Amino acid sequence: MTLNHVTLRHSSSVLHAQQQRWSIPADGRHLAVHKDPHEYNVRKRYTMNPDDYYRRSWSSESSDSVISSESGNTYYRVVMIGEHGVGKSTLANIFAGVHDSMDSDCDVLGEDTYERTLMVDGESATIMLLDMWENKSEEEWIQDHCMQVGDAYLIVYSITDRASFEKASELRIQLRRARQTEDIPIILVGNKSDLVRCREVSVSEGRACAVVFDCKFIETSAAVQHNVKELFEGIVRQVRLRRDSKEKNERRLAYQKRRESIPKKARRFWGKIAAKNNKNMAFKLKSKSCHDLSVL
Ligand SMILES: Nc1nc2c(ncn2[C@@H]2O[C@H](COP(=O)(O)OP(=O)(O)OP(=O)(O)O)[C@@H](O)[C@H]2O)c(=O)[nH]1
Repeated sequence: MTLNHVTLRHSSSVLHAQQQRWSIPADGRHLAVHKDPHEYNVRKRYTMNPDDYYRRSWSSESSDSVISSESGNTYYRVVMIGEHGVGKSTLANIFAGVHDSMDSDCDVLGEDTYERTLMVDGESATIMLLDMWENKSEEEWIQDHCMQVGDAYLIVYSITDRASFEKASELRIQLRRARQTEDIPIILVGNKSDLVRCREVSVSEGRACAVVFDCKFIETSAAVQHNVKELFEGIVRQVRLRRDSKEKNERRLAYQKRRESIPKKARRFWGKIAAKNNKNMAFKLKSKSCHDLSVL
């Protein structure tokens, strides 16, 4: 499929979304557009006064926030952090279903907070996504809270901005310090992958950084919705891998494998063979698996 233009609605507030036209470089042809929201179950309505939300979300008793409801649905608080302008709000808007292709409803709990229920590996999970990170030093208290309240983190940089990549490393260190004893799922997200001609950070640099900082890695494009669905499903899988029993996770993996397409199965098979033949196997295997958001 050749893509030259994709229309995307974006704004700093979901409620005042406005149309914006994106130009996709001709050599961005390898990027896929995901228009299949079939596994998402979302609602768009106000369920809570934002003040109530902030009280609930930021109180000390709510820090242990992975909650299983009676229906078996689980609730995860995911925090997005990263340098100014890397695309956090745009990713959040896609999550919220602002984009036409994910015509859906979402609970908007405050200007920068969204809630949505996804079906991942046959089980539902509700994500509360927090997009309230501020880089300004006078907003340090927001940064401290963001570092404390997440069950999982998306550290976002732009592949077109090396300074934002360096900032991502700093944030990873800051997060490690703030939550020293915890094994928190983190995905390093290289956004704006559609801007191939402006790339300043290579895929291998992103991957190497994830290996060094012991987190997962994915490149996304909010503009053409490449890998955005995979990102949010991936963060759910990463939390589950840490919180749930081995048996439960093995069942989920079997479920994923049953649904895997033949080309994906073949890629996984050849990946294993290639890694076996490589001398520097341990690093290579880790480096390969940091792309795979369905394993630890
Ligand atoms: N080409 C391209 N542009 C993008 C992409 N994601 C975001 N942008 C653009 O990048 C600019 C910044 O995006 P935002 O979503 O506001 O970035 P942010 O990280 O939320 O920025 P702050 O709110 O200032 O922290 C906007 O003009 C977006 O339209 C992408 O994947 N590709």
